[in-house]
Amino acid sequence: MASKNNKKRAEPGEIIAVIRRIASENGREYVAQYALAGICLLLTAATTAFTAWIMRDVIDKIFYERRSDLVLGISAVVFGAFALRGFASYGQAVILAKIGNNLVARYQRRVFAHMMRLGLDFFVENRSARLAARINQNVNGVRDLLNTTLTAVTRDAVSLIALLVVMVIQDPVLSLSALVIGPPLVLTVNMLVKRLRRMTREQVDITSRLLGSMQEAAQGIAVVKAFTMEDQLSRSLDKQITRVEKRSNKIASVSERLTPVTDVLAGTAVAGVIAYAGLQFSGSATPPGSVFAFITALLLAYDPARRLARVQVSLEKSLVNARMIYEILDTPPRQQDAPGAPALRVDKGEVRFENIRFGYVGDLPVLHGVSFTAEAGKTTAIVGASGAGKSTLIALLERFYDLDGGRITVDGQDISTITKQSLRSSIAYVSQQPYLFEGTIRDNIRYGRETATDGEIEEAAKLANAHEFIERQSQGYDTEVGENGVTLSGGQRQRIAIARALVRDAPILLLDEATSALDNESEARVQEALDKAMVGRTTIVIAHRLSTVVNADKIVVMEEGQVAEEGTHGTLLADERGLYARFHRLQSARGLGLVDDRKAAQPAPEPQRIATHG
Ligand SMILES: Nc1ncnc2c1ncn2[C@@H]1O[C@H](COP(=O)(O)OP(=O)(O)OP(=O)(O)O)[C@@H](O)[C@H]1O
Repeated sequence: MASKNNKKRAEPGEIIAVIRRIASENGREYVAQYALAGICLLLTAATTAFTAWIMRDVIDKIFYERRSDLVLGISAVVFGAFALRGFASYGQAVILAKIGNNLVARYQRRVFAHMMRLGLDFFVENRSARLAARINQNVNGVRDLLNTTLTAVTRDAVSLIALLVVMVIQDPVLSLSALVIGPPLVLTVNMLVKRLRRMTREQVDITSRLLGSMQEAAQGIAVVKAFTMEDQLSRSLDKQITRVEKRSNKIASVSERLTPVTDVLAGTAVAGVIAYAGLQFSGSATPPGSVFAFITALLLAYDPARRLARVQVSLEKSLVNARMIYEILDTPPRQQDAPGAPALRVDKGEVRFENIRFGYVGDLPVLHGVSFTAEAGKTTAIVGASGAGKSTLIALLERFYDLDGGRITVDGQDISTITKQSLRSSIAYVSQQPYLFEGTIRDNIRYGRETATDGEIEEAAKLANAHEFIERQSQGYDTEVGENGVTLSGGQRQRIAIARALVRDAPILLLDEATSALDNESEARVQEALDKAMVGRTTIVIAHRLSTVVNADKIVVMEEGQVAEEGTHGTLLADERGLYARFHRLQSARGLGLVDDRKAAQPAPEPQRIATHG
């Protein structure tokens, strides 16, 4: 999220601007419902004022003039007013809740859909667990902003005005004296709102951080336990929890300061009015009905006035929330398709990297002019030290980031000029740590291609050597996988990911080979599955296994963001002083897969660069 915006203070009138934006984006659909809620709120206001109004007749007619003939009528009217108020309040509450829930759902959908369009850099900047907590906290603010405004304006403001009218009609002098509490009230509210604005933003930030940390601790529970990090994490969470608690207490104490202020001011007004009216009434013969009606109106006015005084406080909180939601919605998606961009047409599936320059952050280049060709239908293995830029190349081919220089082509078409959708549909990707989503094994394979039939899913699973173990699961293909597949072994997860890639049936296959220790049998099965997946596809594989490299049609050796050597296993090995030959010697000595260990490779003399352009 744009952190520079986080510190920005709300401009006066910004509440109105944000409400207007929310209303203009969503208002139309809700016009009829809001109108109905408005009518209910007006009825509530009118019946409230009427209850005060009728007090005059209650006192004057029933008690003073002793008109017993009117008792029944007046009682019935009072009953009717209360009943109407009850139903109107019920109606507005239900309608507003429905609109509110729908609004929350809409914003959740919108934010999620927008997030799915944002570039990977957004997710690098924003930790996922914290982001989820932040969205959930803030989305309610959008709802409250609209509903609070509507309730405040239609119910409380109208009630207050109606009651003020009753008061002025009953006794203009008393009304004026009661209104002197207005200015100090407004001053206090303004002072509190300024303090609350800053505190609310901090509150959302630290609460999101806390919820995010809790979620991350739960996700990484195996590591937490293995490294006995429990106490350490508990201590760090303890600090965050204390901060949130203190901040919440501070917010409560500041926002609740309004209550004693309003009560003292209201007490002054009511006591003053009673004293003044009492003194006046004791020496006069006029019936006390209007004074009673006035006092009733004054007492009834207290609630809406108190709520209205608080409204700015709650609007301020909601405004902070709404602004944080709009910060996400206003983050422009990266790697947008050019207007009218055509779809990729894959013929043979040749991939060319031409003089690629790229860095994740400003002046820290990661790739310095990488060029090579992954020939159609063949396997190209990329090897090299850790951090050499291998995974970055794959991310760039998927167009997760924009290049700083050079171009990548598929069958001669620059991938920055075609639609991302068509590019990514032509690629199947198996990452080093395959991610399994909530749902069944079948669902997880079907993510490869939504339209895949059950038969095709089983076929892909068989090719991926996954069918047998899937059948052995309690519910076969319909077994729910635990969070990120915790119920499956590493090798099983990988084979499901390979089945997912196979079912995609894409002409280009990108593999980031797993380095995690799989047992021999499991590794052999994964390898066999991969070998089958590679047949007839342009495969680019970040290779860690010797067998993959040896059998590859081409090997690209990366070093510090450049292509150091290029060739086949045979030609590269022939150059004994070369980087690849050195890697290979180390490997053979260790009897392991291809080792990405630069330190181990360093003592050997500088390798001869064979080729840097494909
Ligand atoms: N999201 C990122 N933001 C900033 N820098 C990054 C990011 N991802 C990778 N890098 C940096 O880019 C360089 C190349 O990383 P890359 O992951 O491509 O290396 P690799 O050759 O695939 O390494 P490994 O074999 O260890 O996976 C590294 O120096 C790394 O620190």
